[in-house]
Amino acid sequence: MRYVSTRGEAPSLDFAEVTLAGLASDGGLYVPEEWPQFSLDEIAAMRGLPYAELAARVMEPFVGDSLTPERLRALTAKAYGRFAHKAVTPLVQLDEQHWVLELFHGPTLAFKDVALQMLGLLFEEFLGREEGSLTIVGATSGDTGSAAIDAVAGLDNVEIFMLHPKGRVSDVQRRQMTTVRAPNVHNIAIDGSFDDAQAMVKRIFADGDVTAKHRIGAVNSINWARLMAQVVYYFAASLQLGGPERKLAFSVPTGNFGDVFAGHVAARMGLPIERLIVATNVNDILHRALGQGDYSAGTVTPTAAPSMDIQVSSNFERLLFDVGGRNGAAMAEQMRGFEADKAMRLTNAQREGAAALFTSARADEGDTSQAMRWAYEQCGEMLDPHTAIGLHAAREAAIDSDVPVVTLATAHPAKFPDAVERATGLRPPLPSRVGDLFAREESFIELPGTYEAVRDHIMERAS
Ligand SMILES: Cc1ncc(COP(=O)(O)O)c(C=O)c1O
Ligand SMILES: N[C@@H](CCOP(=O)(O)O)C(=O)O
Repeated sequence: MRYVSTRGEAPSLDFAEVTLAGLASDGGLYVPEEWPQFSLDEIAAMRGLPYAELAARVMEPFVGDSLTPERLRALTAKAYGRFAHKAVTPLVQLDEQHWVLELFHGPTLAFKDVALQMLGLLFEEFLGREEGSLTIVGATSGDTGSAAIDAVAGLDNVEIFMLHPKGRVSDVQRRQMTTVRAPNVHNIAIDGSFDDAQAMVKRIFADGDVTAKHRIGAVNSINWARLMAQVVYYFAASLQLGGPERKLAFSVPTGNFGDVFAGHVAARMGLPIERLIVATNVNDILHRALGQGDYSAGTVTPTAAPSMDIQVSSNFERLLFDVGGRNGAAMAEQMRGFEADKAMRLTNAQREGAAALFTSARADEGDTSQAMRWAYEQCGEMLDPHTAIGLHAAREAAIDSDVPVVTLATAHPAKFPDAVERATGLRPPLPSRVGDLFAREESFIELPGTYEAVRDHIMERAS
């Protein structure tokens, strides 16, 4: 399997190379040159497999000859062995039509663990082969940060610098990052938004002064391996609810468009999916883009779902490339326009290509609270605000009543206790696996939201 950049200029890479490279050298994102296909019979044969084996089957065509089948299985067994639920991503039924897919049973209580536990092992595996090292620079609106830190803390050949927007993540999210004491972990709180942090990360990859000294790596969904691992749970959910013979719709709380893009990949691979519902909060650039073709970023509004307070949605580029004719030169030009103006129009091909599978809905703060209340009072389920946005969108979307609608439960409610308590009157307790989070000492540095301040800090500290 080879990977090509959405902007057409960077060299094509194999899986091991793409995992270590992160962002393409032309500023684009890597995607597989072609989508691997499973027949319906091949998908049906995966029914009943343990999650780690299912993961290996789904990942195998993407990994190609970068890992032997035995080695891939050893890694999936280790990655998913750390989850607190035997099913790894269990389904819970809410009513006749609605289900939630609980993706928060990993060590840091959000869906990011499903991919990052695997990515940490892949880094170790591929770096070990060449005795290389990696300086990871990541941006987080709250959940990627802790999941990535958990996955790489203590590794000898990996160092991680994680940027979060100061004051814009929950206390639990911040502490899950800043209380990890390992010499290779560096937390940075910047003045600004997640979008500012993500832009700095992408700029670092293109900064010759930095890359001359350090091999920069990515843990964000910039990194193809993240998305590959997220494809697996679409198969897992479908197989449990009658797939592949029966189609499902998925509602996905969306910010950076990685999770829902993984659903698009599952559909490209042959998994029958009726609809992918892109659920946004009031930071609704994706809702406007999918509805009206208007991809224009405003300022970010802080909400009760801070991990989705994103206006520049990195992986949308992958979708536009894939449904818009896979023309790297045209994509590069379109993205240059967006980078200059913070706005662009989708082409007709992009709009029509996306509309074939995607719909969207937007939840304001009232809708989010109401969805949390509905789930708790009517179904006895406590949801976090991000999942509640997904559930709101799932109930708004006009999906035929005989099609099950699965909302991705992207975080444990205990990560956002204030918002959950405001909506339901109950404060969710932290699961014991996060330990004495509020007793541990925090360590992070605060920096102004300028690229130079962040780059200089990384250059001074990186070994
Ligand atoms: C809890 C939670 N829900 C939803 C999202 C949005 O996911 P994505 O960025 O893949 O669209 C995020 C952040 O990525 C998140 O942390
Ligand atoms: N919501 C995310 C934002 C980063 O998204 P990623 O999927 O690109 O890592 C977070 O929690 O940090």
